Amino acid sequence: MIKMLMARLALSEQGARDLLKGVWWTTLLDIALMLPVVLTFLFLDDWLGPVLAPGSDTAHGLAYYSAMGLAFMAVMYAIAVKQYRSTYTSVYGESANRRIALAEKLRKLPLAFFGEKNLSDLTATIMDDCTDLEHTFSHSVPQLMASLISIALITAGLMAYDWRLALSLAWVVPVAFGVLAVAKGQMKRSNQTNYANKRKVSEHIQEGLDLMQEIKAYSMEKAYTDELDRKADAYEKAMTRGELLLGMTVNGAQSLLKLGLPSVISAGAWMLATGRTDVMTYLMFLVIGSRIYAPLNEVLNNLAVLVFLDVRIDRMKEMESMPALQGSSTFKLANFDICFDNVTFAYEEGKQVLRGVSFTARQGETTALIGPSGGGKTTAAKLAARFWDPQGGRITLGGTDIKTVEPETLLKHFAVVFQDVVLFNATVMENIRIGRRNATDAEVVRAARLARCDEFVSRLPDGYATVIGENGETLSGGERQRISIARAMLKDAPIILLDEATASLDVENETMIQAGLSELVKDKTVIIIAHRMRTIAEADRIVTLENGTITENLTAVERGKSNGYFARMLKQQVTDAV
Ligand SMILES: Nc1ncnc2c1ncn2[C@@H]1O[C@H](COP(=O)(O)OP(=O)(O)OP(=O)(O)O)[C@@H](O)[C@H]1O
Repeated sequence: MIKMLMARLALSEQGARDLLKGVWWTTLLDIALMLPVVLTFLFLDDWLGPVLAPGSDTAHGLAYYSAMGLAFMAVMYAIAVKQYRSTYTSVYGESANRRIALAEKLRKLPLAFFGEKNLSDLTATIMDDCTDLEHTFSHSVPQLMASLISIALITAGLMAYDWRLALSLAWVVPVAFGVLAVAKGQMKRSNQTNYANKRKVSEHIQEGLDLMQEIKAYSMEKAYTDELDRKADAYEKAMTRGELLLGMTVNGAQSLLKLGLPSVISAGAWMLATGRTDVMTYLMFLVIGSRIYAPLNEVLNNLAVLVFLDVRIDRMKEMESMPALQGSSTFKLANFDICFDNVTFAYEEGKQVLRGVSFTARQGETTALIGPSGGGKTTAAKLAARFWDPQGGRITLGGTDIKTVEPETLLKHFAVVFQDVVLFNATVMENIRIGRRNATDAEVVRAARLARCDEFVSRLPDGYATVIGENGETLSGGERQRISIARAMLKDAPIILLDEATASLDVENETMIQAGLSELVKDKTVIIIAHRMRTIAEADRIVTLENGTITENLTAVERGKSNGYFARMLKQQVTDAV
């Protein structure tokens, strides 16, 4: 049972156990809620006795029934408290663990996952799906299971008492569930359509917020809002259709359940009239019939979340089953040479980005990756840091295949500056300290000076304590890049990847920063990607990547003999300078 629940509802073992515990207490509560009915029945039995059988007397007075009523209330209260604790507390615990597990999983997924996945869908899975599952597992699932169990138990008890009246009361349950089963497929499809439409609207809004500058600059406001209207309309229509279907199904099933009472009234009246039952049994069935389906009716009001449960669980399972990048967190390195051995890689099937790439970036040397735009330079640098795994060949670090190294452990050896700098909405100091969490303020300031941040930071209102806005929006491109370089300098890792790290800087600043970088790169493995001759002038090795293949691999001595891309680049820049 536990295993079945774990597989079916994507629960942990503890979660499945807690759910069962919740179901048990909810069943008990459903049965306990019948206690007032039992009390009413006992009272009627006792007090109607003298009316039905003249000469007999009532057994107990009002005080007795009041005391019994209070005792029943105390029992119901105690069970309700226990049920609340067992269901809600454990569900929220499971939900917290689920979110943490998802976050852990995300940390270990290859970047390819984030490229393929729609980010707003991902956010929805983590936030909305978790919240909805939390709600469904705390309210609807235990209540549904408990209602079915308590109805089955009570019906079994009634059957033993009088099977004919019990049947006349219980036949409505399978019929109501038949209606639900018929409509379930349709509702699921309608739910999926609704979700897809909702996602289109939220993506469009998100895109609008991201591209507000472009929308205004190219006067696209009308086109943008027209498209948003169209998507919102489609969502509204699908939603209305879905609500109609849901309403018809829920009301249909609830009306069928309501037929249980008239059914038992008529069957009981006939049996009473024909002497097949007595008044007290008839009364008991009437009183129970008025209460028995109340919990199930409650569950039907939440039918939509139950129908959509499968879809949410499938999405959760899809994320949980994504193959994470594995590897050992302890490994021995002979040195920090990075060696590409016949590496092939494609982001999408059939679109080869790297084809049989082989070169070595040695420790103590600066290796420049050059080549035309789209040639695969950034891809190669990211593969070296195991942002993705290559499909063919292998990449080694100090003789160890990086596929066998846990990505986070591997990245501890890398300091990376990419073209697309990402900054946090925090102070300059905090943004630089990301390079090394335990760095002192003095160490941060030293790195900032080497990266030429000092000059613009001194102009900020609070210096290093100035908050720089979302992704550093209050800074220029060059200033953002300098913060990113300062981070790398602070990290002081044995391998440095610089992807167009100084592209947004003017000549003067680039020259100064390069002086700082040359201090940083001593004895390290440096891979530098640049389009400007000046940036790679000091490189020990030039590797040219054109259309995913290596067309040149030149040492400092050999570069003069180039008659390929490097020679053309050199010539072009000389011409430009003139
Ligand atoms: N995340 C991605 N998903 C799919 N394709 C990608 C992705 N990143 C890059 N590409 C494609 O891979 C190819 C190589 O890109 P890459 O960024 O490695 O080239 P590059 O040589 O660094 O270019 P540039 O000099 O313009 O930065 C390009 O055709 C690019 O469109």
